[in-house]
Amino acid sequence: MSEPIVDVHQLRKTYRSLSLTGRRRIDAVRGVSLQAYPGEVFGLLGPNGAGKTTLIKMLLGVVKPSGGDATLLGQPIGSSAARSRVGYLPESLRVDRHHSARSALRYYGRMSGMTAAEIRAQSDDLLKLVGLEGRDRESVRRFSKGMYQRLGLAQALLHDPDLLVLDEPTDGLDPVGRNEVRKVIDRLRDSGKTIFLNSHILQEVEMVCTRVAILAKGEIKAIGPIDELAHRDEQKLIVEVPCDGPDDRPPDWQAIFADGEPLELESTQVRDAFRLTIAVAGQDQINGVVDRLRGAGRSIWRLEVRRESLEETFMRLVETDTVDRPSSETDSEVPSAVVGDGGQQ
Ligand SMILES: Nc1ncnc2c1ncn2[C@@H]1O[C@H](COP(=O)(O)OP(=O)(O)OP(=O)(O)O)[C@@H](O)[C@H]1O
Repeated sequence: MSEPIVDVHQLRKTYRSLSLTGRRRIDAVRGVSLQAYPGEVFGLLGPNGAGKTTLIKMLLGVVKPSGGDATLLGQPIGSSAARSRVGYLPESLRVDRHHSARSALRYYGRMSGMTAAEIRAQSDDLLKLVGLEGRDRESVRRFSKGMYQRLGLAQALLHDPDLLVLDEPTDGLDPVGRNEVRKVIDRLRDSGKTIFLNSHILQEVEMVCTRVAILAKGEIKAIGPIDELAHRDEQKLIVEVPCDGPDDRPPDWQAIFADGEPLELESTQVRDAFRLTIAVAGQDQINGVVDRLRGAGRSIWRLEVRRESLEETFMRLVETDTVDRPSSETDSEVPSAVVGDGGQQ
């Protein structure tokens, strides 16, 4: 496998601050390790307060880690060599309202040290890529949130970075805006860019990401391709077999399935059918259930195999972890409101 573009080992961040009740310590990121490889769209998924933005800010060198280490494109995080090859779209990009898309790109290009000719050479292609060609000389005042966000993507791509870091790229957008941004991300993925994005919108992540890490309370709860995060061994088979009306008594299902392993099953009656929900471990077991029902002379009206959705995986992994409970300390020798960051937050 090729070298990781994002390589994180045991990264930690503890914020310390003073409040009326004493010194507060928040372990925002607690020993996170992950790798993202060339050409991946890697999604960092987690509820509010999970530590996603803190992790991204550490990768970008904006927040100083309390421990652990990480590299971007083989360069230590925070180094100018790493920063120069990364494009960043912050959660809320601010573009002065007097700008047009084109003049905003000129402004951001100049800020990152590009020449006027370099900016011109990139702008046409980028405006086309993000679907703003033809609207590029209008004031951004007239832009929808989706257009604004696509301008943000063009800004992040201006210096042709190898890695694109997107902080909640579709947050606050309507379905049309989300779809437009998604299309740009798809195009970027097809062009081979590596993208590291963070989101708390499951459907978003499910649609655009090739691999995902689920973060809760500063810890990675699961990591892998979306298909593999769901419990494969916890498939549910839903079978409906007809019955003789609402007063029909259910048969002894375990007796029907007796020559196999006892099955973990629930039976309910839905109008004129019994609905069985059976935990199954694979295709052989599904075949066995069908064979035995047919052997017992039962018709099958409906058969559905359900695997855990990303939403169910997410809830299973984070539901006890969504409430942020910062620990308190009573140390009174705290010299400033925020300490331990070497001046960076
Ligand atoms: N500068 C800071 N000082 C003190 N605590 C902070 C600071 N920044 C973040 N935190 C705390 O760290 C924890 C993680 O915050 P972070 O913003 O990284 O989470 P997040 O997953 O990005 O959440 P959201 O989806 O709401 O943006 C939270 O408890 C937050 O209150």
